[in-house]
Amino acid sequence: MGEVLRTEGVCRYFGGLKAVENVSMTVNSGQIFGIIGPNGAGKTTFFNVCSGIYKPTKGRVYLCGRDISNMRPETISRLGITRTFQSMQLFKFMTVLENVKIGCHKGTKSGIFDAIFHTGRYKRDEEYVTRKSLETIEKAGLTKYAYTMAGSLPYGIQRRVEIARALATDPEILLLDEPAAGMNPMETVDLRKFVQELNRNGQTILLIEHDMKFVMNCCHNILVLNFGKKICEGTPEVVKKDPEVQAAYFGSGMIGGEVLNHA
Ligand SMILES: Nc1ncnc2c1ncn2[C@@H]1O[C@H](COP(=O)(O)OP(=O)(O)OP(=O)(O)O)[C@@H](O)[C@H]1O
Repeated sequence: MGEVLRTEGVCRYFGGLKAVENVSMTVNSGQIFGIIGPNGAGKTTFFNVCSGIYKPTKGRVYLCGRDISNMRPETISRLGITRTFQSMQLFKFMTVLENVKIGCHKGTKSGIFDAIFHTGRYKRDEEYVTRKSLETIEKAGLTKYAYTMAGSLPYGIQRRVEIARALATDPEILLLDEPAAGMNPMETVDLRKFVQELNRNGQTILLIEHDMKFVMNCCHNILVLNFGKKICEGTPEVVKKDPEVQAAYFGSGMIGGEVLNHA
């Protein structure tokens, strides 16, 4: 079980504000790894450093042992980190297949010239992209929706389409930013099963999630941030019992403390 993503002393400052301070963690191959913490703890900022949207002010990020700290997001994505965003990023007036094809196109070489003149390379890429996208759609259990307009699907299914699009490039690690946000309890359970199934099929996953039940029920390992710093890293059992974690959630006045106990 080798390491897929590792950070070493990652810091990210915004002027005088230390949004992320000295965070080290290791995500191993085959894990579902969760990042939790009260509002403003630095989760999104840390995620953005891992996917290259922000450069670390200090510290390093490694993907499969390779230093990606100063690489551009497109390069990092090509090397194997794909992510979804907190808010839905689907093209609502395009079909599920067309949406997934967009994710898949990121891995092909043909450009505008090839597309306009329908070169051999373009045709080969198109065939590959369609085949690969349909395969991914099948793996995501979305075959019956392949030709349906994305915007007309229930919210939970749209989320799945978004994840399928991210999967189309066969990433080394899939980053999910609050996948259960805005979902009802039934949709959340469905999504958790879906994430677990992807993981059983070998996908390594890193996710941020506020829904404590979701995190505690599916993550193998959890990193807890508070005021930009790591306060705990371990299995759900370890995290739940950790006094500093409990204090952080109760202290924040969030329902988190309560949820932590019931998760
Ligand atoms: N681009 C930015 N410029 C300045 N400050 C920022 C920026 N992005 C985040 N911050 C600050 O950094 C801190 C951490 O924010 P971040 O969004 O990473 O936390 P979070 O744990 O994801 O919060 P939430 O759970 O509310 O999404 C906050 O104080 C936030 O105001």
